[in-house]
Amino acid sequence: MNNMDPKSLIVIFGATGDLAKRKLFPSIYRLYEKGKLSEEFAVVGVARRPLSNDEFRNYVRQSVENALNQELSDQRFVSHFYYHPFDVTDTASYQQLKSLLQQLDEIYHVDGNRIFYLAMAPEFFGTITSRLKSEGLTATNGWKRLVIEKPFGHDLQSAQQLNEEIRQSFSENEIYRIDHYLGKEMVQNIEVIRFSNAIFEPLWNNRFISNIQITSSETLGVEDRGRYYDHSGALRDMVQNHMLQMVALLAMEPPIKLTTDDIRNEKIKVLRALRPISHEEVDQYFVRGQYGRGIVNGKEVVSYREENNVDPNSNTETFVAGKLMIDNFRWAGVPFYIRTGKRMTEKSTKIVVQFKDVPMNLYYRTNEKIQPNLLIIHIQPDEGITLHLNGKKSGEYMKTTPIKLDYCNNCIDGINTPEAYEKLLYDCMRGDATNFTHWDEVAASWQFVDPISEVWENTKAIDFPNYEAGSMGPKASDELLQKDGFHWWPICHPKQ
Ligand SMILES: NC(=O)C1=CN([C@@H]2O[C@H](COP(=O)(O)OP(=O)(O)OC[C@H]3O[C@@H](n4cnc5c(N)ncnc54)[C@H](OP(=O)(O)O)[C@@H]3O)[C@@H](O)[C@H]2O)C=CC1
Ligand SMILES: O=C1O[C@H](COP(=O)(O)O)[C@@H](O)[C@H](O)[C@H]1O
Repeated sequence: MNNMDPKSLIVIFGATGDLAKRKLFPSIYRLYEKGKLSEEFAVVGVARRPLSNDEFRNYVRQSVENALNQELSDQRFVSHFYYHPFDVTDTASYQQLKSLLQQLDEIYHVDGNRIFYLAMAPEFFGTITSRLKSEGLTATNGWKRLVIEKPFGHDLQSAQQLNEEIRQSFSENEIYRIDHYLGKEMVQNIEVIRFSNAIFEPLWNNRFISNIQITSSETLGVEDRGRYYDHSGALRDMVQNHMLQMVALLAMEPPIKLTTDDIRNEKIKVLRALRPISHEEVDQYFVRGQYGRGIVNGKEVVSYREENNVDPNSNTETFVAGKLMIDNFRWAGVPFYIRTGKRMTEKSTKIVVQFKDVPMNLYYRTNEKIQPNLLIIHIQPDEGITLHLNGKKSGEYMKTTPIKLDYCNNCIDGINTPEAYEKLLYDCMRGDATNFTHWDEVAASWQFVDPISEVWENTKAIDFPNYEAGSMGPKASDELLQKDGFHWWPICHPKQ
């Protein structure tokens, strides 16, 4: 299936929206600029507002220039873009789209290959896919693929319903469910760090690891997404997808081969091995928070309940911390702590693997406190790995000092580190679904988070807002680890 010179038509539904502007057009441009796309491709934008092809091309040019902060000198790129305005609920317009695709197929010699990218609100996903089939747009001589954005459902039941709808028109191996964290360079590096280093793989289990911590903190609030977010919250927005995907990559067994199916099968096993949390246990394993007013990056910001399109009495969580247990041989007894939230101290995603102490540390005899070994995987904004070790303090007898081995990925690759969407779009064009989520992963993730959201929806959080904007979340998040004898390792970069 893999093809290093992909050619296809890409139909973007929601082409005038935020995602297309900030992520999709710049990513397509980066691929083109790097020569990963030949001239054999065309992009058709769909949205309601009336634009001519020329207006749309200008819009695409501006979007790319703003996002990449560079001027587009080569006009050939935008000439590949076409616009077809219509309301996706209007059946008749699909026929016109179909004839446009047939014409472009001839012009660009794309052999009937088609990607349908749904960059629109999820309530349209089912309608669009069923129209694509009923109006004959999926009946093509080449391959057809559906790229579908999050959220994939609101809970297991709605996700199942959505899945059944889209499966009427596309088979599982034609569906590319986006989780943009899977396109991040250092998230993809997790497997390489684990499976290509003899010094880590033998230690990667409950005999040597005491706990694993994953933090994904944001400084932004809900911006203009209050309407969506107030019905979602951090658990559905970040935990069900990105956080659980990182847990799966950290915990999975080595795949037999690096094929899509082998990797996905191992991830699914982890998600199925997550210890289910009953309604009664939610408070024991999970903590929720909502930001109040505070200071972020030196500026005063409003509380969540004062944001646009947010209920002034909202019960929605903007922060989640949790303790996950994986009930299998490798991980029995090792807590995986996760936390994510908006309006926190710093924008950062980091994984800290804390190793157990050596069985008898001779240096405990001194009064010096010895640090555990930590492996830190810096996902963003800095990309790299830090290994915390202990060494001898120079000139001192029997004294230790912490030392760090630091590798900075984006110091070396610099601005050439590809953006997540760029990689994922390219993967989709080449037919590589490894870094997209399979339905079984989506289902297992919802099954895990559903009991938690059920409890939170039905019990008013009387202490909300319970963390100040600009902080690291509510006190209960620290207590979650303290009761196990651990603490959150700081997330600021060691260079700071
Ligand atoms: N923005 C982001 O950073 C992220 C977005 N997502 C997901 O991506 C999807 C798109 O998000 P985003 O770009 O922010 O959304 P926007 O609201 O910015 O854009 C929605 C797009 O849909 C079009 N549209 C709306 N209704 C219709 C209709 N009936 N017929 C045809 N077109 C229509 C709008 O154009 P017009 O008004 O002209 O019709 C617009 O182009 C969502 O599922 C979101 O959850 C996921 C992760 C991040
Ligand atoms: O999917 C989402 O992710 C972003 C955070 O992504 P990142 O790449 O900036 O870490 C989050 O802001 C958003 O609420 C959520 O929908």
